[in-house]
Amino acid sequence: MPGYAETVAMSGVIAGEYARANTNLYDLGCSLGAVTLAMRHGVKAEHCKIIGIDNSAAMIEQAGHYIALDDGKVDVELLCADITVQNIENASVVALNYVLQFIAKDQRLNLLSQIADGLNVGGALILSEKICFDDDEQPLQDKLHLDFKRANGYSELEIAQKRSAIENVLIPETESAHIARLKQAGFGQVIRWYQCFNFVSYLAIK
Ligand SMILES: C[S@@+](CC[C@H](N)C(=O)[O-])C[C@H]1O[C@@H](n2cnc3c(N)ncnc32)[C@H](O)[C@@H]1O
Repeated sequence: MPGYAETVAMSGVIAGEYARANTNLYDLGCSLGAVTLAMRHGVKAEHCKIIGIDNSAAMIEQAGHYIALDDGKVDVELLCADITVQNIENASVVALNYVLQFIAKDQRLNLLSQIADGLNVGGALILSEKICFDDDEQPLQDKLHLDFKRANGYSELEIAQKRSAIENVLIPETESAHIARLKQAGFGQVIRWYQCFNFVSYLAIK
């Protein structure tokens, strides 16, 4: 996806800025653990623990192999669990990268509120999402995303198959909807620190 590599790498940089000693960092919907590893190498504070959670057993198993091969010193725990019912506690950093878009709309506020509750004051949420736009901007963003896929070697068939696979599963929302909900969930400052076409990443501070 456009901007994915930068989002992963900068999640490590942001973790370095916000991680506090003796706290937990969470990578919610961690998939293969790319952000878990980036945070592991970005953390400078002592005695931190990173908890990566995904409800796909295959993802967690593969992530475990990558973590085992990695030489980072920060403790990592991987859990196969549903992030919508998982307790977040004593957190200084939470990453939710390209996952909220797959959670049912009516559960999104509840999840973000649980994250805000589990973050210590001054803690940070990194929220990365595919978003949608007003009618005048949407066609241009769609075109650029399509150009990105073609430039990265996807065939027209692959593009069509991917579109139908995520239709009705990935439900994007506008930036104003995201920011309003983050505030409602209990976050103070919210900034968009990154955007690449229709993929954005926000930093929300409790
Ligand atoms: C697009 S991937 C996320 C990529 C990953 N965060 C990264 O930056 O590399 C979405 C992941 O969220 C996981 N997921 C979706 N809903 C979930 C839920 N309710 N609980 C836990 N994991 C979930 C999926 O299994 C999938 O691995």
